[in-house]
Amino acid sequence: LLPAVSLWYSGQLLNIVQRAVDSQNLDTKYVVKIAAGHLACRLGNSFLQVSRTTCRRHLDIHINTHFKAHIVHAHTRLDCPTFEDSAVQRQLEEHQGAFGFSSAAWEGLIGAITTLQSVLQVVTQFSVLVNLLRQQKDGILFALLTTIPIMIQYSGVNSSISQAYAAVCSDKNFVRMYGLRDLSTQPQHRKELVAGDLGPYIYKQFQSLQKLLGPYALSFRETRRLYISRKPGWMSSLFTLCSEIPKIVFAFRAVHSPEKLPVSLASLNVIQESVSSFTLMVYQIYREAESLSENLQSIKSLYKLDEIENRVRDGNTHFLENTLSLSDGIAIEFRNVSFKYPWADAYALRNVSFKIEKGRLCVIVGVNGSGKSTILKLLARLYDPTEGQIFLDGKDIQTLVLADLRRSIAVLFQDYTHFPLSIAENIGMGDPTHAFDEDQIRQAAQLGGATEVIEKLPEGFDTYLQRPREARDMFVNLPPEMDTLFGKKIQNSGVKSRRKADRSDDTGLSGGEMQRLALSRTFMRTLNPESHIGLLLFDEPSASLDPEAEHDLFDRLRKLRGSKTMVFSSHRFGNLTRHADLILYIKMSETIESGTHDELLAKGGGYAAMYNIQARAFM
Ligand SMILES: Nc1ncnc2c1ncn2[C@@H]1O[C@H](COP(=O)(O)OP(=O)(O)OP(=O)(O)O)[C@@H](O)[C@H]1O
Repeated sequence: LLPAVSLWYSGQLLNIVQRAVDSQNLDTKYVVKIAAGHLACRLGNSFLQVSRTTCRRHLDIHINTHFKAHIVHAHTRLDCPTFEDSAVQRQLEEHQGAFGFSSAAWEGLIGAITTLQSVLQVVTQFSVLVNLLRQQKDGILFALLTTIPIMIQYSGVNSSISQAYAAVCSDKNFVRMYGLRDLSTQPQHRKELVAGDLGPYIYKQFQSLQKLLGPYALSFRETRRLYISRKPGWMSSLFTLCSEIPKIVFAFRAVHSPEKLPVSLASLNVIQESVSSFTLMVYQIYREAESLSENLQSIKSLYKLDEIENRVRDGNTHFLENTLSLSDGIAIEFRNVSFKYPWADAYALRNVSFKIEKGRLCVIVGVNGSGKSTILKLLARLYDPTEGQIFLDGKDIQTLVLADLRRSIAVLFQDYTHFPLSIAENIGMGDPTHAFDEDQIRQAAQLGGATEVIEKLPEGFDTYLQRPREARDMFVNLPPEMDTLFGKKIQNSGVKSRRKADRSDDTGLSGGEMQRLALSRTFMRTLNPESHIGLLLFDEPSASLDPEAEHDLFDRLRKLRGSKTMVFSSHRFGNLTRHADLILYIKMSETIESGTHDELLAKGGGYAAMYNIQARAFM
């Protein structure tokens, strides 16, 4: 309201001068009062302007942080079929705008507040202005002339001004925070996030890092937007010139037709000032109203993310009551299970039935696409069967508390991923409750056969296999002759340099070395003496390993297993199939044969045929 009150005081001052000229009499006390009020308004206004900038920055950081955490939470709670739903993906993508995560919602909130404020100012100023203009000759002409420079200034607002900037990130907490965010949002990690029940850990760690970093939790792009303002360009010089137009026009009119001059020349300044501020407000409202409804919609949809229902419903039967019995393994039964992936037409499994006793070692074999991995995914309850039922220790898997189920299973998927975090945390997240236990992490790396691989990397366990998007170095539009900055080599010109920077993060590990790291994470899950793992699932764990590494791995796995149930999926015969208590041979999504290696060979069916093809190569 201050600009309007200030305007009213200006009008009063003007009236006093006019009345004094007419009556040759001045009420000094009244003049002092009005002048003091006017000055106080001006001071108040300046104070508010400064406070507004400071408050807005703090508020910006807080709201941004809040929304970012909200979005990470919204992502981490989603299960696989829900996350893969294209409608849900569209909903999530809406909140990954160009200026970082929370932009749309934050812009919406600020937009709504500013618009409201502008509307209030315009209404009050308009009434004061109309009053003022009515009392002045030529007031309307002068008002029109005053709006021209404002229009020029704002029509140039969108013109692109090229800037040079550089960002190099070395803060470990910052890199880790954005690594956790990427882990929660990138689809390739979803299976491991859900199966390892990593959601709560990620959200908690993300929030504590945000708290630790405070205002520095903002990404570089967000910081740049908040702190670096545009430099005035040639447009601002034009604006300065144009703002003199009204006075020049009136000077000419004073010379040519003095009788048309306004009563008081003092009024010119007041009118110019009020019209400027009025036009500015109207223009601001016009610009903000354009995106307001869109932005408000975006805030609404941000909160709607919390309402997305997971397709895999939680059960209420506790599974971890008798943890002692879990160490003897978990019995599995598939009863007439058929399964179609949510968006597929064909069945991945058709009417599959089998039983695996507690503590057995089972190997599922079959050709590509026969459904081996799908069986493991259903056991981790990443999806629910389309038809039929799965029982664990005689209990329907759908009635079990999901967190309990996930805590009792360790799984290594065939298409495992590496998280955009340090190697230590990549392994540590096998068991989020001990994610920072260095001894256990080293032990897990040893069991996974990854120690040598890690030690040869310059940063060892602190190495990032892939740096999070927001923590990559950025050098944009720097002078061509400049070739180093902050001690780093510069690759000039924006986007291209970012791609190159990505590649430099690539540590160049081989497929087998990557697989050893993934295995270490699975071992990590089983190391803690209080862990309740009763079932170990491995999908082609040795696909990328050399024969010696494979032999060692199976040795370690057998020792680790104790009496737990272990299920493998494999194409290879030998080590595994020979020691298996049960082999399931599946073909075209159906279980065809089951039994031990010798029994299935004696049967002379599909399994025997597949075995003979591989064995013949060595005869
Ligand atoms: N996410 C998915 N969406 C749709 N269809 C899928 C998905 N994952 C697998 N399938 C399909 O389900 C079927 C069974 O796949 P699955 O991965 O279980 O086979 P597999 O026996 O493990 O194969 P491989 O030996 O190649 O690992 C295949 O036809 C496959 O194309």
